[in-house]
Formats: sequence, structure tokens, C-alpha cells
Amino acid sequence: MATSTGLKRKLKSRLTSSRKKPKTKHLTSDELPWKTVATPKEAGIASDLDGILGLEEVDDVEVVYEETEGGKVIRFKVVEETVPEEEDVQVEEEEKVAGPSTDLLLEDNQIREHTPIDFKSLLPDWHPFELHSQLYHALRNQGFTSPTPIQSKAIPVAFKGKDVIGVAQTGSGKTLAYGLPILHHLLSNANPTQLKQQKRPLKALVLAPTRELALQVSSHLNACLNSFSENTVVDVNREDADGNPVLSQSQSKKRKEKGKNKEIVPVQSKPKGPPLVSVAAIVGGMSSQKQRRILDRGVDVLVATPGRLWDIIQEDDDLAIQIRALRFLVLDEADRMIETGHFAELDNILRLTLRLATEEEIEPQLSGDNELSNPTRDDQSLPNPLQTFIFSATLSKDLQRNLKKRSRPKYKSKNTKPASTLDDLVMKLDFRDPEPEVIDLSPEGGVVSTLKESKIDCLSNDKDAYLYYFLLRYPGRSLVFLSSIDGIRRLMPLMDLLEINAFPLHSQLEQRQRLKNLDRFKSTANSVLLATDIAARGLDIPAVDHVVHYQIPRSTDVYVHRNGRTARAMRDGFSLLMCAPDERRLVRALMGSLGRREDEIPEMSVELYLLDKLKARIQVARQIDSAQHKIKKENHEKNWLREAADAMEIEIDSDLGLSSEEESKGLPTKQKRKQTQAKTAALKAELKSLLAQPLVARGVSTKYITSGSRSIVDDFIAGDYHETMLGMKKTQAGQDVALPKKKRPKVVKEEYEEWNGISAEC
Ligand SMILES: Nc1ncnc2c1ncn2[C@@H]1O[C@H](COP(=O)(O)OP(=O)(O)OP(=O)(O)O)[C@@H](O)[C@H]1O
Repeated sequence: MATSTGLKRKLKSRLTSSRKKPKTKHLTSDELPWKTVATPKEAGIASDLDGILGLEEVDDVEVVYEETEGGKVIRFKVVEETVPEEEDVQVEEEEKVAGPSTDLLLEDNQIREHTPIDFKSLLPDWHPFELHSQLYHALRNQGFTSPTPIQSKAIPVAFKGKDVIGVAQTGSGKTLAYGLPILHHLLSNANPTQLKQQKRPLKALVLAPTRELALQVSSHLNACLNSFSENTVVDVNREDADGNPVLSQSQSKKRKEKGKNKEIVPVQSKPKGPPLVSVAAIVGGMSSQKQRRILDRGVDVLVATPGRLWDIIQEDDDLAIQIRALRFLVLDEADRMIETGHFAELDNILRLTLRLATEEEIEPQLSGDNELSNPTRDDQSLPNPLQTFIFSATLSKDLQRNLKKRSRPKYKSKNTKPASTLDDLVMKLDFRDPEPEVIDLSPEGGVVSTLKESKIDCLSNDKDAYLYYFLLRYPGRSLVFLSSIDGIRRLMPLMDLLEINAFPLHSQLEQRQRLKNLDRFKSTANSVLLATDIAARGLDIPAVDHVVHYQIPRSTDVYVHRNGRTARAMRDGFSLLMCAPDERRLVRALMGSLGRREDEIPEMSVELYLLDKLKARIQVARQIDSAQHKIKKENHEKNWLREAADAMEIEIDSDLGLSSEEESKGLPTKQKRKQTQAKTAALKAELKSLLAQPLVARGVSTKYITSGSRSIVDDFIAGDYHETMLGMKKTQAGQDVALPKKKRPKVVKEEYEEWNGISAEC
């Protein structure tokens, strides 16, 4: 142990070093520190884009794909690593021996105090849980001063070793409701000496339905570890040249540059010891080699989507064996996993977690010949009891009731059929707890109290104009849900032409692009995300102001989860349903199954005069889009024709003005093409002029601002005038909805005395 003075001096040096952020430098591919190495041809290494994609495998080189005006550009970000100073290493060694220190208070990412922290007075609401000190630090750093209701209820139950089925409204902190008990258990039971000697076995598996949600859960859990104890926590999704985990950015230490004038030589800082607890994500669409390496190294908590995980399990017997001995299993948004087509994979993974009675053998439904070894175990052979947590904002009451009644799984033998519905699947889960605890905090009617709902009734064809109106009228971060990818593809060019900052998100985009679009949406205050329901569940995007249901969601659960992207963590939020005449029936059914009436959702008020002006813009934008589409299609056909002619060694007109031949094939002549191009240019000029015209509400005089039937001078003085719609007040969307109709009092059937005919007395 160091003396207190010695420790102080070293801490000071850490103070300076911890402020240093790793620098990043943009380089071209030629500037990277290449080294020529021979690779076997058969391996097909780096055949992709001349090795550029392979670069993702290189530590500290981040490949960034950017759309620019000149086309797609690939950039390389090189993160300069730091070499820890001897003093830092010494402090870390000391801390390692002493265990996680409680004498550093990290606030605003800086070490402020050097006294033991009294969490009892700093976090009184958390104190009764007696969490590991590292978690207290993390909660404090993140400003989570008190537990949310689901955390208050679920954490003590989980600490008792019980299985938990948690149902709570969207954005209510369910991730930490299961995450904190898991991390507490792992931190409290970690044995640093043992970790150094052997590969850590997998202890917790969190299954999530979408890649984005899995990555988010993983970073949420990592944030609870990385806030403190710099030497004990690493981001295992990053690794050094030897495949060792690299300390996360907050842990970067001072570096020694190798030569001032030289090119950057990335220097790897070796971790000073294995992390106490590590969390990693395994999802589709990202480098599977890297993910396999992470697994080979060993990880404590794995957050995964079922598809990619099952792919890996099929080739990795060791992982399958580890899953059989899990300590924690979590199904996050289990109901959605059933919908995403991952059902068979999920079913197979869950089969691995079942207890096996000595006489029974259960085999997962493996495809191919790569059968897993399946050791028969009885209940007693389990080293640790498995604890199962199922969390969602929507789990049917029937399912919750059934879960309470059951205990042992229904899987009996390897011939058992896979489950076919969520109820079926969850009922087959092998809860070790004879009475799993159901905690249901879901709000009545499925709506979070801080959410304001509204509705616009309009024709299908007018939805674009209403959406455009809404986006201009209420700037902010708007998440627009569409039910099809085609719908997004149609709307995106319109948004571009109308100069709306919109990004698409759907399953047919590359994973890299999905994450990038999500990031752009997160970091742009006034932006729109046009998304399918892959964005409906679990995504925790800070400050989404509005959710727009461009099409009516296909189920109540989807409605609840889509709405849940706004009004999170007790913040205000707004949702708008766009309802075409043929969708009214669906809205009625939707509200009915939430135990509500259709007219409980108030109408959004719309300035029709301005809407008409916007319709004119939309019309021109649509014409441009269709003309551009036509040109694109023609170019495509032209290219096809040229290639076909080349292949057949036929000579065609140099400019493809194939005149008669062309016309006979239905292709436009050169003249016609020119006409289309000229028409498009004229339309673009028209749209440009329409976009430049100010949007002035009816009755507003821009010449004499104090006159007109709608004087705008007071708004100017008060500073609450709308910047793009003159004459409108700058209001929040929630202020422009009519009050919801009051619930009609329930008709209480009066009990009448049985009618026995006119009495003799009358
Ligand atoms: N105790 C807390 N105090 C304040 N904020 C918290 C607390 N716990 C979690 N949060 C924050 O609340 C937000 C929502 O948390 P989380 O994503 O876990 O919600 P959720 O219930 O899983 O939502 P969904 O059902 O939509 O998946 C996150 O930004 C999280 O960081």
C-alpha cells in the first residue's frame, strides 16, 4: 500500500493525464503506416475494396464512410494511443491490490476530491440497495440521483435471487433494473487473481431484438463500469494488436510521442491487468471475426441479437457450453424478438439454458452437421443457479398470469417442437424459481403520463403535406414511423428536395449506415428520422420531441413502443397519429384494445391556408422526383443496352441516339431526353422560388406589421414569433391540440325491481 502522501502525488499526475483525450487524425489510405505482408491466396483476405474493409480489423483505425457532394468518400481516423507513465502504472498496481478504491470522486470527468465518498448522504435513495461502490460512482456521474420505480421494485427482488418479469412503461429505466443486479453480483464476486490466470467464463447473456438496441444496452452497461476504476474496466469491443482489450477512451493515459516530426506511429498501451468485469455486444452486420476474437478472449456479460449469436454458437462448442452454465439470462423486449424472424434462433439459444434431468436429453434444433456436444447434467450439477429476467413495456396480462402458475419447462426431449409464440416460448423457459416475481408497472391505457397524443384525419394523398406542415411548424427532433421500406424510399427524396434534414433507418441499409444515420439524428437538433419499426423498440435517443405515426401501427404494442421513443425518463413528449379514412377502423380497434375510445385522442389544429401553400411545394417536388426517377431509369436502360451491344460486338450510335431502333424498343430519343432534363431543371427552379417565398399566415400584413387582421408586432416584441411561418406563434406541438374529450361516465345499470304488472293499488 502506498503512503497517503505518495498516493496524493501520483493522483495529481493522474489528474493531468486523465484530462487528456486521445487525439484523432484524419489520414488518406496512403498515409497509414502500411506494412507489406504475405497472405495466402486462398484466404481471400482483404479482397474487399482493396483491403479497405479489412482495415476495420486494425486497432485504432476507424474507417468512416461519408456521403459527400462528390460521391462516397472513405476516410480513416487514427486514434493516437498513449503510453502510460510509470507513475500511473504504479498507482494502478496499488489500486489493484487494494481493490476498487472509493477515494476518487469523478465529477464532470475530473477528479475533484480525494476523500472517501459518503454515498449514504450523496445518494440516499440508492443507498438501501447496498450496491458495489463502483456502481454508486457511475450512478452519481450519470446524474441518476434516485432509482426509477421499476428499478426500486426489481433490484431488491433480483438481489434475493428471484427470477423477475418486469413490465414498465417505455423509457422508465428497465435496462438498469436488470443491469445493476447483474453488475453488482459480478463486481462483488470478481477475483482479480483468478482472472489473470484463466479465461473468464460467460456469466450473463442479454438477448435483444435489434442490433441497435443490443449495442445500446452494451454501452449503457459499460457506462456503469467505465465511470470509475480505470484499471479494472475495459471496452472489450476494442482490442490491441495482440488481441488484448484496450482501455476505453476515458482511461487513456499520457502518451510518449515517438519523434515529433514523424508520422504518427500508433503506440498500443497494454492493459495493466484483466478487467474485473467486461461487457461486449455481438450483433449482425459488424465484423464477425472481431466478435469471435472477443469471445475467444472471454467476456462476462454478452449482449446479443439471437441471429448472430446462434451463427456463432453453431461453430463454437465452447460458447454453447458456457451458455449452459450461465448465471444470468435476460430477455429484453422479448415480445419483439418473436416478431423479427429470429424465433428459431432464440428458441435454440434458450434450449441451451434448460436444466437437464439425468434421464432426459434436450438438443437444440441445430442446422448442418456441426452438432454441439450436449453433456447430460442434473439440477445439482449446476455450479450457479440461473436467474432469468424478462423485461418489456408490453407483456400481456394473460402471459404474466400464466407465468406465475408454472415452474418447470415443457421441453421434454429432443423431439420437442420449437415454440411458436411468445407465450409458448416464455412458458417453456426454465425458471429455477418456482414463483418468478411479476412486477407490472405498466400505465393504464399504455400511455406514459408525460406524453401528449394527437391525431390528424386526412386523405392518404395529403399525408406528405401534413407531415411537411408539422415538421416546419414544430421544429425539433421528429421520429416518423412508416410501415414499409418503400414508403421511406419514396419520402426521402421529397424531404431532400424540400430541404428537410431527414435520415432513413430500415433493415435494408448497411449496419454501418444505420448506426451513422442514428448518430446524425441524435446529434442534429432539428432533424427527422424516417424509420420502420426496427426503431420502435428500446432505442434511447435523447430528446426526441415528436413521434409521428405516418401509418397506423399494426398492433397496440407497436403503438406503445413507438410512442416510447419520446417522453422518456419523465420528460415531455408528443405523438401524432396520421389517420386516413380507411385507417379509422384500425384506430378504433387500436384504442379499443388499450381500453380507450377513438375520440379520446385530440385533434391537432392545422392552419389550412398555410397547408395549401405547402401542398403547392409538395406537388412540384413530386414532379421533380418522378422526372429524376425517369431519367435514372432511362440511364440504367441505356447502360444496359450499351453493355449488351458491347457483349455482342455490335456497333451502336456514339451518343446512343438510336432513333428508329431506339424508338422501336420504347426508349426515348436524345431529343426527348433533353426535353425531360430541361423540364426537370425548370421544375427545380420553380421549387427553389417557392421555397424562397415566406410562409405568411392569412390576415398577416408583412408591409404593415401592426395592421392586418392578425397583427404580428406583439409576437415580435415578445420574441415568440415563428421563424418560418409568419403570423404563427412559436408554440410546442402539445399546446396546439384540442383538449381530449372527457371520458363519458360509465353507464351504471340501475337495478329495477322486477316488473310484475300493474298492482292492484294503481
Ligand atoms: N435512475 C435513473 N435516473 C434517471 N435516469 C435514468 C435512470 N435509470 C435510467 N435512466 C435513463 O433513462 C433513460 C431510459 O432508460 P432505458 O433505456 O433503460 O428505458 P427502458 O425502460 O428500457 O425503455 P424502453 O422500454 O423504451 O426500452 C436512459 O437514458 C437512461 O440512461
